[in-house]
Amino acid sequence: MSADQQTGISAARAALAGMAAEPGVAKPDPILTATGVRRAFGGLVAVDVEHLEVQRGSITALIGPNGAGKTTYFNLLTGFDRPSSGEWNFNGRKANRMRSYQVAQAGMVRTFQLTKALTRMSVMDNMLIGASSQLGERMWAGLFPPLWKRQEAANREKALVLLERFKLIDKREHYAGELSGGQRKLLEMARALMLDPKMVMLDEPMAGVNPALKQSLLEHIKGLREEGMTVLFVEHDMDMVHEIADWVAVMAAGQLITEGTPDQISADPRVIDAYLGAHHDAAQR
Ligand SMILES: Nc1ncnc2c1ncn2[C@@H]1O[C@H](COP(=O)(O)OP(=O)(O)OP(=O)(O)O)[C@@H](O)[C@H]1O
Repeated sequence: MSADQQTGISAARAALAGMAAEPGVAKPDPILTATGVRRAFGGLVAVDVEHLEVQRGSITALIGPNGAGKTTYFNLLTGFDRPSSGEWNFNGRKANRMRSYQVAQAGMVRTFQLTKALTRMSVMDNMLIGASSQLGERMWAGLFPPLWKRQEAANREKALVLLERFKLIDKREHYAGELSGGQRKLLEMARALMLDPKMVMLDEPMAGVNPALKQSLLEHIKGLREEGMTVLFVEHDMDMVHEIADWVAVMAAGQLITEGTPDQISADPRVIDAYLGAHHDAAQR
């Protein structure tokens, strides 16, 4: 066991210690580097992030008030939306012209909330869809049936292992809609892992999760980092951010306003302003 493991500090947190807490700061070993990413909807500039680097092997939180542009930024980076301008590299490859399934194949996989259609499918079928949907339908249609069958058998095997790990194995034939809020989040995470990602993007992993399951979800997320994955997650729950994030990036009104360790961020008056605005000042007086 390394000294860092003994003290409970992740290698990523140690690598990021002492870095300047400023937007766009360069990281020692970035897996994702994005520059000039901008997205406007008509006259509204939803995202305008000059530069962001995500450290390989870290758990990085993306926080900010409602409407800050976090989900739009996620959608852009993962190829589910197109930017007005911007370039980014993922794991050494230019990714801004890739389609969503190509981004997933390159190793950057995002979770999706269970849509209505998915709640009407079994947990196992959700897992199997996880293996195929982000890879692109055309690719599947082009495969020969024997190859496809072999692939499906391998996918089932993989799904069973993941369902066991996420304690959903007994639910595999149940409709996904029967799962509790926390179990849905576990399924979303398990489904993303069907694609063997290098980086997992989690959109509000704690939303709608009861306190009893929160700790288990936190441990699962730390487990991804222990396996060498990078995690970028959007979250409003600051307790969770404090507990697991190595690094925090803060967005407000489409822009990256600051970055830093959880301690640096929670003491930053700009962050307090962005979240609480004038109410906070009033409360202090
Ligand atoms: N498809 C769209 N068409 C028009 N406006 C959009 C679209 N998607 C997002 N927006 C707008 O872009 C801005 C950023 O939205 P976004 O959902 O990315 O914010 P967010 O930080 O994820 O917020 P939340 O924390 O509430 O999920 C908002 O003003 C939103 O209304």
